[in-house]
Amino acid sequence: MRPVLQAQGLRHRLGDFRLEVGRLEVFPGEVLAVLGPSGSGKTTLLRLLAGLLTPEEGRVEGGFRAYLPQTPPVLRRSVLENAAFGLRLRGVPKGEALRRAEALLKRVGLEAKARQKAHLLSGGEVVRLALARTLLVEPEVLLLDEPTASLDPTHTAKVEALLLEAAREGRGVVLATHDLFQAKRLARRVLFLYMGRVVEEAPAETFFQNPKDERSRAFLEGRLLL
Ligand SMILES: Nc1ncnc2c1ncn2[C@@H]1O[C@H](COP(=O)(O)OP(=O)(O)OP(=O)(O)O)[C@@H](O)[C@H]1O
Repeated sequence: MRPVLQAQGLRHRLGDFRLEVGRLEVFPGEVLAVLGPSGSGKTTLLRLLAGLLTPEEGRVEGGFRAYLPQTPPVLRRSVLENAAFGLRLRGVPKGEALRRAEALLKRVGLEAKARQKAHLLSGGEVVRLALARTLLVEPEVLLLDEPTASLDPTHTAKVEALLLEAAREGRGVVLATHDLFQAKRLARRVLFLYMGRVVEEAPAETFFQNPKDERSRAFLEGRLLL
């Protein structure tokens, strides 16, 4: 099966921090969880994969990618207009864009806020709005940075269902998360980062049940610091 995203020989420096990733592939229909302690380079990796950072060395190739940052920006417009924004940019007629956006807002539990100004939303609501906006443009690869960190359990479940559905539709989903239970629920594979290096890459079941690297074991047991 052809990957929807591949990276080779990535090297990038941010201040004292160095990220090095030899080879990474994301396949259609899978959720790849990117795990690692705070500061291990998950966001940096996602930004490189999204094309928002240009690596000093190496290359990233793949299809249409959408990146959902930890704190997504919103326009000073209504929630509905924000959700429809990506479609409008792609030339979808206004009526159709708004109709599709409204349907997706319902799925993220924001239908009651559709006419409210988006900048008045709570942090968790903004993330759900941004996820709706991201899903609407039907990317081949979703790059998600801790999308449920500020969500309550009910909305977390809704978002997880949408991510699994996106994978079932054949998209590649790359999910940076600190929620190990979430990674167990969703991921087919795990990439474990430590100090900017991939320490272990394994099927999720193997990683959680029988991690090969001592640092992976320490991380899973809650005793690994950077
Ligand atoms: N623009 C920058 N200049 C200098 N250092 C940076 C910059 N951006 C990030 N860093 C550093 O790079 C390292 C990796 O950051 P990154 O945000 O990728 O980690 P992370 O694994 O996503 O962390 P968290 O789980 O806390 O979100 C951190 O030590 C961070 O302080």
